Amino acid sequence: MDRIRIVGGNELKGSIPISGAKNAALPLMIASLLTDETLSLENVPHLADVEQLTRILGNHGVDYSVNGRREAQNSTYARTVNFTAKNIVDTTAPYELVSKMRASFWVIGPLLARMGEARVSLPGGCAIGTRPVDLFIDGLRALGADIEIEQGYAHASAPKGLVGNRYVFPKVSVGATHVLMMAATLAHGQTVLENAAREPEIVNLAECLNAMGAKVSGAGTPTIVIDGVSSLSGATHQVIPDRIETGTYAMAVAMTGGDVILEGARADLLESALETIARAGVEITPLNSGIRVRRNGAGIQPVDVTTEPFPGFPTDLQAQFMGLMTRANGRSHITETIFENRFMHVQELARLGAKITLSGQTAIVDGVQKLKGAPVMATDLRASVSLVIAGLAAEGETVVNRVYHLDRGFERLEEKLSGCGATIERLSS
Ligand SMILES: CC(=O)N[C@H]1[C@@H](OP(=O)(O)OP(=O)(O)OC[C@H]2O[C@@H](n3ccc(=O)[nH]c3=O)[C@H](O)[C@@H]2O)O[C@H](CO)[C@@H](O)[C@@H]1O
Ligand SMILES: C=C(OP(=O)(O)O)C(=O)O
Repeated sequence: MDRIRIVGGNELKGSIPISGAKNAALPLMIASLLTDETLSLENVPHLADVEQLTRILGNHGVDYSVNGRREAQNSTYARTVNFTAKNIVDTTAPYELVSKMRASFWVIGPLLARMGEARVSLPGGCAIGTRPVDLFIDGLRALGADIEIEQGYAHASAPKGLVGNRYVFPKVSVGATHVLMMAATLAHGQTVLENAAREPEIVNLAECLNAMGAKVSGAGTPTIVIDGVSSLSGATHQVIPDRIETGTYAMAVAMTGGDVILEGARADLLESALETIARAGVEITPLNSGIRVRRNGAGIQPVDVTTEPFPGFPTDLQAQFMGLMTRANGRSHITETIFENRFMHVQELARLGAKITLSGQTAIVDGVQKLKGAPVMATDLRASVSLVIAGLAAEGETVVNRVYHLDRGFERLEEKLSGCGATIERLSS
């Protein structure tokens, strides 16, 4: 199993290319199930989750082809991947494939909308909470689907097609918003989704669906209106830059000091996180080509933060921010409101000398003068990268085990960081 070895203490200087967003690419890929024409997605990141979803889609009969091209300027891969679901050959998404990744459950919406049936295993994904699927089930039932949960599978059917309706999400859910929005594009009549998620990835998907001929309005606000159409066509659409990767590298620079341009990043996708990082004493400058992050000399100031649905501070940056706060000049409070078990990085950060205590859903972090390298174990995707951030500032060697978590969501992490002066390498075994 691969490991990442870091020797801490170097400032980061230079530029880091920001990849396409994992959490935008996945629902966009799933949208290819809605049409028998080709959906071409530009800027698709090369990640384990993308590969896994490609396998899942392949099982349903989706063909794909990749036009990789190397960008001379910043040496990033901006892949265009074509997905064609000419015929859906199987409406079952089996446990062996779906259990590895949460988002694979989302095929239930397009399969049901296009084929009138779907049999999808209950999902897996990061073990950061119980992560039920009740909102998906309730919402699809509101659109007229019959759904039974049996032997670990959701069996859904709507032989005469889905029917538009008003559905009020009792809780904001990114995944359930993606799924209901996709399903409603092919329903008879109008669907109104209230208390919908407002994440940029929802807007990215809505724009793609509209390019395919759907009639979706209001994405990015709490009310999304979808007027069903009888069929969708192919389209070409671009995956937005990864705001979580952007925030992660901004925090890495905040941690080590230095001056880095995050190439291709969009500040408007993560204003709340950038504002929080700036309050910690870091200079953040949006540029036409990306975002410049700089911390020279001054220490890290403690900042309290609470995770919230967009436009609030994202839960997917909570672990990384905690990594940063371990070196702050004082005490900070970090409150997690989205997932009930997303503090698994606390005990690993403690191995590096961090002082963190938990009080319910709040972590109280007392900044320390010095972290010291140690072997640590990644427990989930964002937790893993918080250990990398801490390792970059720790004295001596840190080895992060279970790197497969990182490979789910960070494209060529060690190459991007070593390109800016970090001592970091992958140890293959
Ligand atoms: C692939 C992807 O895009 N994953 C992101 C997505 O996950 P995901 O879409 O799974 O997260 P949700 O927004 O659905 O989850 C938010 C909260 O709602 C709860 N819930 C959700 C659905 C449901 O049927 N019932 C229910 O109770 C969840 O347990 C959680 O407590 O949004 C999360 C919140 O921004 C991010 O951390 C994940 O990185
Ligand atoms: C939690 C995440 O992913 P998933 O929803 O696929 O588990 C994540 O991207 O941080």
